[in-house]
Amino acid sequence: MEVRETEAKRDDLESLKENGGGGGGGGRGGESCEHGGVIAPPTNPMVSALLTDMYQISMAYAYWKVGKHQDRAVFDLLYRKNPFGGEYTGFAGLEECIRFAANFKFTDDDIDSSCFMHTRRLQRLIYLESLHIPVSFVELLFVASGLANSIPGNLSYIRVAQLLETTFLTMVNYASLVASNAARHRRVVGKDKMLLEFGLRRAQAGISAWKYCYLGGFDATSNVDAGRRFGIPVRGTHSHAFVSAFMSFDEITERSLAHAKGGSKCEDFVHLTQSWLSRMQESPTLRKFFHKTNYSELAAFTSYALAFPTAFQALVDTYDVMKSGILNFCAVALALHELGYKALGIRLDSGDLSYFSCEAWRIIRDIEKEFNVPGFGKLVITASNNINEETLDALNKQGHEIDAFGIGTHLVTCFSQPALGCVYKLVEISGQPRIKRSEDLSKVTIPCKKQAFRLYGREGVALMDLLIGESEPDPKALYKCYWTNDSGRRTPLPTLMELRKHCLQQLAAMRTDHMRALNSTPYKVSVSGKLYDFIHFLWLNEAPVGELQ
Ligand SMILES: Nc1ncnc2c1ncn2[C@@H]1O[C@H](COP(=O)(O)OP(=O)(O)OP(=O)(O)O)[C@@H](O)[C@H]1O
Ligand SMILES: O=P(O)(O)OC[C@H]1O[C@H](OP(=O)(O)OP(=O)(O)O)[C@H](O)[C@@H]1O
Ligand SMILES: O=C(O)c1cccnc1
Ligand SMILES: [Mg+2]
Repeated sequence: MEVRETEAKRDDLESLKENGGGGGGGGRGGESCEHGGVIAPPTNPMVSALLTDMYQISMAYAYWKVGKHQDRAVFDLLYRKNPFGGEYTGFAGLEECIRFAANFKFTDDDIDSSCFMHTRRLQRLIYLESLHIPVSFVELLFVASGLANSIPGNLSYIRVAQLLETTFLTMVNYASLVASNAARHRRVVGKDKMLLEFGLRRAQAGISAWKYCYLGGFDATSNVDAGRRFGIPVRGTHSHAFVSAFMSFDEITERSLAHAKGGSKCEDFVHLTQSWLSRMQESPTLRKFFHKTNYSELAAFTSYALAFPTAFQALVDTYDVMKSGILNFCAVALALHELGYKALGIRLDSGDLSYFSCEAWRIIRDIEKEFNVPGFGKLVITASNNINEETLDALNKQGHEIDAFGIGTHLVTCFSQPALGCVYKLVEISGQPRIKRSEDLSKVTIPCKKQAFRLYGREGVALMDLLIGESEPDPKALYKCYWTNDSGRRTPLPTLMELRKHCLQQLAAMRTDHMRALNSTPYKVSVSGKLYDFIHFLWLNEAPVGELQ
């Protein structure tokens, strides 16, 4: 019996995923990066060539000044420590980097608006003076970067590759951090629960959180623009304001509701909900719960049901969850049921979420039996209120009846670790390997252009990642090359849905001890023997003091 009930709830959850709540509906499927062979600019219009640290421009100038600006450079973009005390990171942000690189140029406007002057000549002089850079160099940046799409290899010249560092890092660091955060929440909650991203009101970050939370395993967002822009399903309930806005039944002037299957019409749905509340109050099993339900709350729920009879959800904690919210919700849900509709569920936004979800579920089941309304109990219980990974874990341990979690603050602000430390390091120039020495071994760079591979065991579990030199023979590739400026190679980028599937598959293939939240086993990343010997050789070569004999 328990199993069947759970399955019934699962079915209903699926229908919530498909149909949405009061504000449901998916988007138009996301914007494509490439149109007719032309790669679109970054999604965020604030991303321009000037969105960088000044020292990049200073270095690019210095390379040019000494005639080194056309040296071919290879940089590694890497992080040294996984976030949130874990042993994995979801890499995200590549598409934005490709959009940026493919369209990289200093526009007239970039240069003009840098100095707020009226004539361009004067602007440039003032701008350059403030940066200690001569006019001729900015002319060069301006012209050469403008040709980035037409001069093969331009981006790999050190002066341009250097200019990309900060912008690449800003586009990868937060994206990867928030995708990893989402993946961690997904992992704790399990794959059957629905996760709703509610973070728009709390986010410091521009427009990227929603995309990467979805990629990391969330099912939907409350942000309507994310639905339009990326095709992420949009879901929502209503807020406390809607409940507080009603004071009495008199405020409801339009009271009729058609029967779900057509035909007869209920002329006074308000009266119908009131009469169901009275019937509940008189029932021997439910009488014990009744003390003083709040009528203005019932007026609010009734109004919401009149607006959304096929997708009625109610926030039940404005006054008192047990004494009012759940009972009022059930009265409206029973009235809807009488007219052939099926209510969607409730949202809990305060108090002990484990206790209230179990109690709510118990009352709902009692009602199903008491009034002989089979299927009435197939309701979705959504919980929100400052939820994070630890809360999800605690709730799992305590037991609960929650089907969907709305998570905002802790998800999008990455509350438990606000930044990921991705860096961008030179590893090769003009075909020569470069190494950055450090007393801190984790900060030593691995020289040369490399390839990375993920090695799987027989059971399909990831064993380790392997780095080898570019010219060493391939095992099976972990990452694909999607875009190069010089060869014009353009593999179509996966869609957000494909990326999300890939992300979840990769996480599922990890050994559980790498994934656990506390004291996880480090996941190994190795280099080939040849690359190791080479690092060692360079390390000694670049050492200021030779080995003791
Ligand atoms: N069973 C539970 N186990 C662990 N944490 C829980 C449980 N239920 C709720 N929480 C968390 O405990 C915190 C309770 O929040 P808080 O102390 O602000 O109380 P509140 O119920 O929100 O109060 P208010 O009625 O003022 O909104 C939230 O972060 C919530 O996610
Ligand atoms: O708690 P989060 O994980 O950030 O999820 C988003 C929160 O936003 C809403 O609250 P609202 O802004 O209305 O404020 P309140 O519930 O704290 O009063 C909603 O009720 C959630 O509690
Ligand atoms: O739709 C909701 O319930 C919602 C949306 C944003 C923030 N909190 C709740
Ligand atoms: Mg809240």
